[in-house]
Amino acid sequence: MTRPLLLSVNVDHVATLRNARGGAFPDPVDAARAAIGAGADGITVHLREDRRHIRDRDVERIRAEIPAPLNFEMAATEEMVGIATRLRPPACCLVPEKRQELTTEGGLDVLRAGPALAEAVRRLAGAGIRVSLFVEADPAQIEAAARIGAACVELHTGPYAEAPPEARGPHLARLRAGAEAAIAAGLQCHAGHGLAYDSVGAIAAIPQVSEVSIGHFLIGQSLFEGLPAAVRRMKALIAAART
Ligand SMILES: CC(=O)[C@@H](O)[C@H](O)COP(=O)(O)O
Ligand SMILES: NCC(=O)COP(=O)(O)O
Repeated sequence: MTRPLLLSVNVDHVATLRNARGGAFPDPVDAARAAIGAGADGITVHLREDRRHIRDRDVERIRAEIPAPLNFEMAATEEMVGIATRLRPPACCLVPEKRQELTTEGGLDVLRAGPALAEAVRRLAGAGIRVSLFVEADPAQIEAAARIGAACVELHTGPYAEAPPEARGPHLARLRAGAEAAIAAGLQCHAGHGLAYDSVGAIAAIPQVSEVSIGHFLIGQSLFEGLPAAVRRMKALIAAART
């Protein structure tokens, strides 16, 4: 049976643009509203430790004002676990974070993470939050995610999406195997990072993947066609690949 594939729109980079001028415009909460109005199934934000784009108040407002599931991306730190257990989003995705990186550079090393990661998963799950771990499509990492109590993994699609189309085959094969490993381990399987119109179809065609989160491309593309149109086009590409 083919699972439905949900699209969660990441609005981080609306906040990047807002913060460039220090005011309130453009508002990531308005962008979230527009994305949901255009058919997105949920909203993703990554509250980075340095607050370079999304800020605490944005997350609070999205929780209060947007009637759609929030996927809250965060590092597995004491501060972030505290925020998540206070706001109780339906879903959290734990990601590795480096202060100097421009964006997330790889998946969590769950195998070598030590007890702090497992403890963060335990506390978040105990607050009723579905916990996902952002990992490479490596069966050993995926099985380790299941062992420490995650409900879900998000497979890192960056290397696939950033490769030239003719070089994507091996990346895609790894992602397909990773999706099979996730389901075999009893996990839900999501995918994300760097996806765009030209790369989403092959991911949407992996039947085990039940959600994709897409941000940077959609927010950039909205300059040319508007956010609602970009979300509708992405949803149409996903639907076409899924049938
Ligand atoms: C986990 C992931 O791939 C993305 O959500 C990424 O963390 C986005 O972070 P930036 O929006 O800061 O690039
Ligand atoms: N989890 C991936 C995400 O939220 C969006 O990543 P990107 O499309 O901004 O690269």
